[in-house]
Order: sequence, then structure tokens, then C-alpha cells
Amino acid sequence: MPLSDAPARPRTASAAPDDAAPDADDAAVRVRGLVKRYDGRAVVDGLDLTAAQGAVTAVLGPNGAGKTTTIECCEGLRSPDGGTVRVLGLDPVADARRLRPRVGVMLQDGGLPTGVRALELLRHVAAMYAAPRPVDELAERLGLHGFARTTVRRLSGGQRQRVALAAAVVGRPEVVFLDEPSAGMDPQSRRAVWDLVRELRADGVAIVLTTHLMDEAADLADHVHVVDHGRVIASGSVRELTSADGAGPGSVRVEAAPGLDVTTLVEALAEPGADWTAAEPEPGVYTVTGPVSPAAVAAVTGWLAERGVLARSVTTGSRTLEDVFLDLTGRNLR
Ligand SMILES: Nc1ncnc2c1ncn2[C@@H]1O[C@H](COP(=O)(O)OP(=O)(O)OP(=O)(O)O)[C@@H](O)[C@H]1O
Repeated sequence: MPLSDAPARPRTASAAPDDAAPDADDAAVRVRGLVKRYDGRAVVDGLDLTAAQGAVTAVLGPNGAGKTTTIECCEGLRSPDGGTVRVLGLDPVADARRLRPRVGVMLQDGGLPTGVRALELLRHVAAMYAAPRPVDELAERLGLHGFARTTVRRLSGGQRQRVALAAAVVGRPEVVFLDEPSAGMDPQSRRAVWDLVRELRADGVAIVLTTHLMDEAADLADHVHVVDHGRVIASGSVRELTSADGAGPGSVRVEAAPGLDVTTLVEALAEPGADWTAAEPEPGVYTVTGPVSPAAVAAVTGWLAERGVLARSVTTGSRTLEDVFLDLTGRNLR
């Protein structure tokens, strides 16, 4: 089970299907009950996902969760074994030719031919579209001129990623799929990528990206889907996912002596209608999640006082997206 080793689960994270997702009507991408098997094993197992036009949708998940496979089904690179995938209302496999000019794709490994020079490649891709973006302006934005005449084979990982991103957006697509777009990039390049993604969004483009960078998702995403074991296990805006009640601070973090019984902490917080979880994610660090109020903080410090334990620190605040991600997907390596 995906949640078996999770110490706490944010209450605001909605279980699949993603009821916090945009309405189907304005959805640029709609995936329902997607199943994809390799050697009889379902690596995508009934996945639901929606992405709106003019929004950034981030797909997060541990290694092997099924993100790339899902994106590849949306790109028409893989045929589903079950469920439906619609991009701009079309089937990515059956309607591939109609979709091609309207969809931009950046594959995880770049997916570029290696013997071609960087800028030459971009000009070639641009020439395939009716109204491409000006190549030089795009190359300038993504800093491609410094290695314009270098063959793709000789580019660094981050440079290759930038060329791949340029190639994905040069045709002015309505939907863009970016598989780990800023993986391996330096901070300057990452900023350039983020600015470009924001600009695409402002132009009404639907952007679907996968990332392992929680700050990238938190900064960019309008909507987040967390995937594990081939299913969406939580969906919502970053704010919804990181706030216990979707509005205010949702956690108390306490540093104190290790090994205290957190079930008694939940009992100390008990009040009608309130749903609290408590965990000790690392020795001596306690996180308490729920509708934080002055009374709740007093209950936490009272619980410590009853045990004669002095807190080294007590802080309130929203949890980070990384906290939520780890709570949902566990701390074990995959
Ligand atoms: N062509 C293939 N044949 C067999 N198994 C595959 C194939 N492609 C992917 N898989 C397996 O499917 C599972 C999901 O892989 P996928 O690449 O979709 O995960 P991911 O969430 O994108 O992971 P990562 O974060 O590491 O990129 C993995 O266990 C992977 O080994």
C-alpha cells in the first residue's frame, strides 16, 4: 500500500480521483483510469489526472512511480492498456497527426538527435511549424548562443536540456509536456526556464511537468498531482496540500527529548470535530498537523510540561511541499 509507511497524511490532500482539479470542460489534458503494463506488471494502475489550459500542472512522485509512463501515454508515445487519455479533446495515439503541431514535448533524456549542431537543430524544428517563435529570440532567452555550433553529442546535460526545451516550445504549442525540465541545470538556467514556463502560462498554454524539485513545483505549479505506485494519491494546489485546512498555518513543530509517545499528544489535542495527526519524523523532532490555534499550541506545550520535558523550540506554520510529499510517499528509498 502506498501509505503504509507514511507517518501522517495531510487531510487536505484529496484522494484520487482529483476532485480539486479543474473542470473537465477547460481541461487541456484529461486522463481517466489509465493503465499501462510492462511484462504483466501495472506500472500505471488506474490513474486520473487533469490539466487546465493556461495553468502549470506538476506531477510529482518517487522514482518509478509511473510519471514518465503517464506523460508518454499523453504524448502518444505509448499506447494505454486501459483507461482513456485525451489531449485537447483528441486521442494522442489515434489522432497523433492532428495533435503534433499543437503539442510540445520535452523528453526526460532530451531525446534529441546527437549529431546535429544545437542552433541548427532548433532552426530545423522551427521550420516544421506554420508560425514558429523567432529562433534567435528563443535561443537568446535560453542562452543557447554560447554553444550554438556545438553538436548535441558534445553538450553538457544542462545545455542539452535547454535545447530540448527550446525545441519543445518553438512551434507555439497549446500544450507542453516537460519531463523534469530543469534536471541538471545550473541556477541561472533554471530561472530562465521558470520564466519561460510562466510566460507560456500567461499566453494560455497548458504546461504539464514532472519534477523531483519541490521548490520548482511550489514556485510554478497551479495544480499538483502526487503519484505513487501508478496512481494519483493526492491532488490540489500547493496551498491546499500544505495547509491543514487549506487556509492557515497547519502544523506545529517541536524539538524536544526523543521517544515521546505521540499517541498521547494526539489525545491531548483532542477536541470535537478536529482531526489531528502527530509524528516524530526524526528523533526529537515532532510534527503535529491539524487546525492550529493558540489553544492547540498551549495543549502541545502542556503535554510536554506534564512529562517534565523542556522544548528546545516550538514553531507553527504551513508544512512545505517536501514535508507533504514525504508524508504521502514515505521515507523509504525506491
Ligand atoms: N519500457 C519499459 N519496460 C519495462 N519496464 C518499464 C519500461 N519503462 C518503464 N518501466 C518501469 O515502469 C516503472 C515506472 O517507470 P516511470 O519511468 O514511468 O517512472 P517515473 O515515475 O517517471 O520515475 P523517475 O522519477 O525515476 O523518472 C518503473 O518501475 C520502470 O522500471
